[in-house]
Amino acid sequence: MFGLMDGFLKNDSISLQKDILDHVEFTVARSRFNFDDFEAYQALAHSVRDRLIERWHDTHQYFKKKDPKRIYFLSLEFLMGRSLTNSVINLGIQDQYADALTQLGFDFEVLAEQEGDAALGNGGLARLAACQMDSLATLDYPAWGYGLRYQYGLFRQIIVDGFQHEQPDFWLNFGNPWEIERVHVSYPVKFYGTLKEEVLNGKKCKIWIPGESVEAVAYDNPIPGYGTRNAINLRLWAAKPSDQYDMESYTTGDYINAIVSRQKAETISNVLYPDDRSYQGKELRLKQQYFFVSASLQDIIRRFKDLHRNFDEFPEKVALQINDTHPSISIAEVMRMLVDEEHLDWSKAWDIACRIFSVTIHAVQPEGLEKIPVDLLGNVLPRHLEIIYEINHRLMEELKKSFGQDYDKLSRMSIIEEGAVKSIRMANLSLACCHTVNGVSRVHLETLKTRVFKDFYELWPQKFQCKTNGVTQRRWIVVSNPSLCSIISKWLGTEAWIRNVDLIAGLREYAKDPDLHTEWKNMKRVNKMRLAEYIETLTSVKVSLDAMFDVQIKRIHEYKRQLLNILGIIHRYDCIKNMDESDKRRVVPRVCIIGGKAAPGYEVAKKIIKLCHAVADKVNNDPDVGDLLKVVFIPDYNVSVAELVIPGSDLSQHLSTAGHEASGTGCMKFLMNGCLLLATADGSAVEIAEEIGAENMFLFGAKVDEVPALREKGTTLKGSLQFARVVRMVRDGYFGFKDYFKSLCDNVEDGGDFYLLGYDFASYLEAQAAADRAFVDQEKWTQMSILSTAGSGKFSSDRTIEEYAEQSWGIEPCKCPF
Ligand SMILES: CCc1ccc([C@H](C)CC(=O)N[C@@H]2O[C@H](CO)[C@@H](O)[C@H](O)[C@H]2O)cc1
Repeated sequence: MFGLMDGFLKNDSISLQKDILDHVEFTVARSRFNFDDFEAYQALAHSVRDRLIERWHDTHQYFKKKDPKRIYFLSLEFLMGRSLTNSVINLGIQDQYADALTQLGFDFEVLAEQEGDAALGNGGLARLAACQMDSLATLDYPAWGYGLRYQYGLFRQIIVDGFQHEQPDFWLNFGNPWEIERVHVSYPVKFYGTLKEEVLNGKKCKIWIPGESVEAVAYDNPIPGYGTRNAINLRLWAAKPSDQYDMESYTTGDYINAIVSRQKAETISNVLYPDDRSYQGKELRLKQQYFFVSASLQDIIRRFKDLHRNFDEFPEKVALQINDTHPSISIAEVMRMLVDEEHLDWSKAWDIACRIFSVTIHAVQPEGLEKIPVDLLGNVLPRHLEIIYEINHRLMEELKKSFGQDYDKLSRMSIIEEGAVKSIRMANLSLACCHTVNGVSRVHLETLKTRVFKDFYELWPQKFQCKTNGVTQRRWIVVSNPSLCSIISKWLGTEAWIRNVDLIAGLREYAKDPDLHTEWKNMKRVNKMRLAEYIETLTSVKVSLDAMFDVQIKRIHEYKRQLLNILGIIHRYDCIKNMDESDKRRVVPRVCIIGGKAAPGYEVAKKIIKLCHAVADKVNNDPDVGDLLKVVFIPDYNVSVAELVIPGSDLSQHLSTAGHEASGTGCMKFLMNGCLLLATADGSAVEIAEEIGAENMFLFGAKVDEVPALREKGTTLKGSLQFARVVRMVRDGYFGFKDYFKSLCDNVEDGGDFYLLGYDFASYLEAQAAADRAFVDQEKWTQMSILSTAGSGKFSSDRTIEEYAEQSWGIEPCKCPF
């Protein structure tokens, strides 16, 4: 019965029909007798939004009444994707809506396709934040997400002649029904300016006279939990010109300038940085980080002060989670607010900061850690630089007590990095303050302890915790794979697994059951058909459903080794070309699907995308090969494309050089959908093998602890003959663009091969051959597929969030009763 009577809004089909038509007329402002699919979608979305708002209000009224300790999740990126289907499923009224639309002559699925993705993030870190918001809501935790409302999300990837081109993603073009503009929730955010000292009631204190002020306006995005009344809030800030400026210029009649400077203010939250590699220490990036941090902290402290006077209680009521070091300027901002504005003394303020902050690191390589040039920080945020110097001074004093004059260690642990460009190490600032430092997989945490943050681990081992990533089964099974969802509920005899995914292990006892096998294979075939249609529409390549759908979809990076996949495809193609008809009859047909965006300035990654297209053109048009091998690059990979591709995949590839993928979360989504994994023993793949049994996946390649030594060997490391042959084919222009691909070949030969493609090639081909052998035995394969789903419970973001809540944040669920 849950969902029928929401609050005041009724959820029976008739009421829904009425509400939708009312929104057509009064929100979309189209006649209720003549509106198209997009307008129907907008009206539908607004009717769902009404029900989200109702729950949002009840939840926040209840939080206000109970005043529980809250968790504030600060992230510069949230990759939300589409909201419609997920919202109606979490509200528990999907069937009612499907019926209401049918009555109105529309198909829910068709309207759902009208929605664009909210792509306010780059990749893993950003999508993880979105999955975690869904779990925080579903588990009834009193949580808030804070981020930036970019006008332009992650660029759209357009492929022209095999080359990636970026197009701006103006996703707000037709408005956004899933957000509520809170014009009254706005805060001034200051930049630049100077500092002066003043004596206030006998105490010397610093006054920051800012040079510029921008207004931060809140946009609220209700996040509904599944199977609960709770709906929490994702508050995204947009920059608006603050009006204090204009008066000045108006008097001088210099109107245009006024408008231009007003425009400038808005640029802060305009565009998402599309590069998930290193940090270029850009001024706008720093201003984005401080802008959302300052607005969020003003909002958090305002909410605390509504009910509390004494900041001693602050750590009892507030936990602050920073998603990687991107929001770590918040540490200096909390110190500035507590010392300069609340007039707490330094050590009190620092004690509070150390009790409220925790950080999760998502990078593995030290060079991936963020550093901000001192000059830049000193110019944009002069008071914060001063505060960070003070924090570092006190840290160095403390370290000297433990390590005496060990200057190497002191300089490694210093927040200030001397050198050509004097910089602030935001990771060291985070480690000095945060009570918990999380790794995102067990292997990753080991690397942080033994390599990246070795000195800090030896000093504060208790701070280092593992929170292996997870993904939400609501979006990655219930929303994206409804036929699998009903099979699981049928065989488990309950839907309770959707809120308590450990129950999914109950499928294990049926792993050999022929009836389940039949249903399972049929489910996979239905999803493969949908994917095949999508591929044909997009690329006009016809693919056979009997082939193995072999998928690698993720951001394009050298360390993720899409190039290894492509060289493996060239090897497979070359083998088929040299086969006689009888041999060809034993080939397991493959459709190799690759998808992912390359950071705009990442030339090597862009060359890999082009090579993939060049190989596809050759292979897909070679009559000798026919349906035995097809290569498809899926353009503009995003959350919605993932929801279509993952359920239709047989095999997924996770090829990172061991020690380079902090965790990986795509692999978890494939696992939940019964897609077998071919992977290196890196990141979360190691824990997946423990959960499902290594015999149910295809592991290959050098291990994490072998890689450093192998790299030492460098030049002596010879790739296999097959490896040399396929690289030779590319180098000789077999796929054209000889000169353009030369550097790709140079990178993996002559002792370069930093990512060990040559070394791992032989075992990679063996793993691929093992996958072929397994696929031929469809009952064996289906059993492995069922055991994959059955063993995926650990990799739910519900488990991850429960660990954060208990081991790091110290928060309790606060379930809205009515
Ligand atoms: C622009 C700078 C920048 C740099 C790094 C990043 C992210 C940290 C990169 C990222 O998404 N890392 C991935 O995080 C996932 C979630 O924890 C992990 O599963 C992946 O292994 C990790 O690569 C974003 C933006």
